Amino acid sequence: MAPQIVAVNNGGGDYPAKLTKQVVFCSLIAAFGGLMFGIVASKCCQKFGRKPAMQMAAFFFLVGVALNSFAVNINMLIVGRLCLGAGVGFGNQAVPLFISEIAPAKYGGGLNVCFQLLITVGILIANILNFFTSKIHPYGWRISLGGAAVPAIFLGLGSLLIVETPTSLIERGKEEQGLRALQKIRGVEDVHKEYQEIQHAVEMAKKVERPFKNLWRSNKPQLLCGIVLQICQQFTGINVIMFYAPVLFQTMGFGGDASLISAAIAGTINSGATLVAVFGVDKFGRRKLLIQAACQMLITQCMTRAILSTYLKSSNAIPMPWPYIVVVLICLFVMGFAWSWGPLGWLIPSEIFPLETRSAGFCVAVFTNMLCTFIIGQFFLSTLCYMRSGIFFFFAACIVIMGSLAVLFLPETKGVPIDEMNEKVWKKHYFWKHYLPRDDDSSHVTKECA
Ligand SMILES: OC[C@H]1O[C@](O)(CO)[C@@H](O)[C@@H]1O
Repeated sequence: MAPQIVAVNNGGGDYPAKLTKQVVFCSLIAAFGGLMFGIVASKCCQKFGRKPAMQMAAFFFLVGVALNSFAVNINMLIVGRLCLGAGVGFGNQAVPLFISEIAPAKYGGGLNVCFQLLITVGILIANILNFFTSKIHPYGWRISLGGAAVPAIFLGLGSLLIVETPTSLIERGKEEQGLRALQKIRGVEDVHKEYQEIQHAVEMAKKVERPFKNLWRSNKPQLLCGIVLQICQQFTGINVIMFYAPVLFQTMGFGGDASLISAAIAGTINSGATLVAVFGVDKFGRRKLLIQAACQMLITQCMTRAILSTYLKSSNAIPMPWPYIVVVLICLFVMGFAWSWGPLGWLIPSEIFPLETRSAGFCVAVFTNMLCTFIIGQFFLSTLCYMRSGIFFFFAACIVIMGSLAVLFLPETKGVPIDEMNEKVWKKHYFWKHYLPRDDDSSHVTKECA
């Protein structure tokens, strides 16, 4: 995730002006790469395991970093961004799955949120790095882009140290290793009950011939919730803030440095508030956080729009103290996102699917996320020219819709073991239970098993 920010923030800095548009395009190429490689990553996760998928992510990141930081022409930047996107595709697929499969149910939510926490830390470090490298001419941007090698090396080395998930080992016929891995991660010898549950889930999964096809047939509720959550996460407008915060702050009259500092403050709040989710998600539950944050984000979006539209009409800069108030509002917006839709957009899709469609279902969710990131990044600037500050109303309307959807349709999954979701959550939900196949309907399994 972080590299997207690196390139965009450098867009107006060291590159010649005529390249700026191409640089923004380059940054979106990463989202496109993530989109394309997400499907390959899903297959890799299933066939070879979560660990090799992480190693692939690290490999693609390093190739992308090398191409980008030593780029001598735009084509190297484009191919480099594509590789970074592939890394994002593999990482986004493997890491949340890995975490949800090794985490005990009690702490599953909090541990999973660490994924988003590290994304936000990455963004923050990238913003701070940009602040300093923007002063190093003429190759500061090369250092910025090269900085992405550090997390890639951590990911690569880290993936050599971890154990493969018991689920993935058992799924690939390595029962003995799966048992040992489970004993190792739980730290006890007696893991019989959990081992049997995983084995049962794997047996059920093996009966399913085509997981992608089965998604719609057997897991409509989970699929719809997974997709809609990702659309909602991106249509909060978070990446407008993440990608363009320095530009927005400059428009309000802050100088270049002040704008980057304000963006770094928003980034710090992003990471800090994600910590609230790490501890809060298994305590308050998913729904409460999502609904509370929707209200907070709605109010801050509307107030930002009101201030911008009042003052930007009459002059090019906003009089004091309004720019500071806008910074505070944006920080409150980011805060709301960071303890709710940001992390839960990943957590919920990683825990709601049964094993047989988990990797495929999560793949569709990741695909949707990257697609929406791409769409928003691609169209934001032209939409901004057309709608001006009205763009904040557009996102406010999206937040009203997503808040309502969460109230009406999203079941609570707090504390439910990942392999018991179907029985305990979906089959009991007032609305979704009508959209699950009946227990006697075996059309979704292979002929020989049916
Ligand atoms: O923290 C903000 C970041 O989080 C994401 O939504 C991913 O979960 C990114 O698209 C965004 O840049």
